[in-house]
Amino acid sequence: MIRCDDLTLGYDRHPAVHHLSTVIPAGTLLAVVGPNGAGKSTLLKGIAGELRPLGGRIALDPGGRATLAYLPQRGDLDLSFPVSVFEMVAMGLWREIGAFGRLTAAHHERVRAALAAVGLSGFEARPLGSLSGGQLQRARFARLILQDAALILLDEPFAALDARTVADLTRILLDWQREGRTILAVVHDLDLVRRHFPACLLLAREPVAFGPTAQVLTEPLLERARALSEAFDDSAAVCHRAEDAHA
Ligand SMILES: Nc1ncnc2c1ncn2[C@@H]1O[C@H](COP(=O)(O)OP(=O)(O)OP(=O)(O)O)[C@@H](O)[C@H]1O
Repeated sequence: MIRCDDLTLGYDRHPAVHHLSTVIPAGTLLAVVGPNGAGKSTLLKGIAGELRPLGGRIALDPGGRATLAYLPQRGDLDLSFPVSVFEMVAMGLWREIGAFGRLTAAHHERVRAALAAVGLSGFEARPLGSLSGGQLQRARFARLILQDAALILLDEPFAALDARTVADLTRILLDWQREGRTILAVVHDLDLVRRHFPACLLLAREPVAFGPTAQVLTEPLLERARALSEAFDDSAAVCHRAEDAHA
């Protein structure tokens, strides 16, 4: 479903992810892990099409980006904007109905079902800005449910949430996996990754390991990721291997 060939992603020609070559099969539930600054968010942005590769390429299955949902780290919502929980969650239907389309009774029912699935029944009329952090993340998941995407990219979906919320949202992730969707999630809690994610990509600007979680999250590989990350020169001007590839 996702194929990266010698992919380099970065900002202003400064590489943040180096030379990643990997194939992530459709239906994979993959945790993207690594130290701070390892390039995890950058990789998701690249796959989502928000960042053009500095080198190499990313290929998605036909229709890939058309059926992609991307949940960036929190901060993508303007909470001062006067919008209700119902209205925000209903935005997940925009591909179906267009920006100015009218919601049918069936659409209303689907929004209510998505809210029920994330435990937010009864919150329909609440202003978005009045939700707690955990409730807001539940609402963002409800919107994702309605997007009905084949490929779902989640950037730190469980950060700063209590155990109950993490457990509820993890259940939704596992439902998506059972439905055959491909899911990539940036996760810092390695115990959670070990419990629920069959596959793992360990990044430290470059890929350190990719494969079954038990084989990736080993102490030597984690130590290698830490060492690589600490040794990385953030001010390196350009990616010379990318330069070579373009020469
Ligand atoms: N918009 C940007 N402009 C310039 N540099 C950026 C930008 N976004 C990220 N970077 C840099 O790219 C590198 C990788 O950042 P990224 O956010 O992808 O890491 P991460 O693995 O998601 O980190 P964390 O776990 O801390 O969220 C970092 O050095 C970061 O400072």
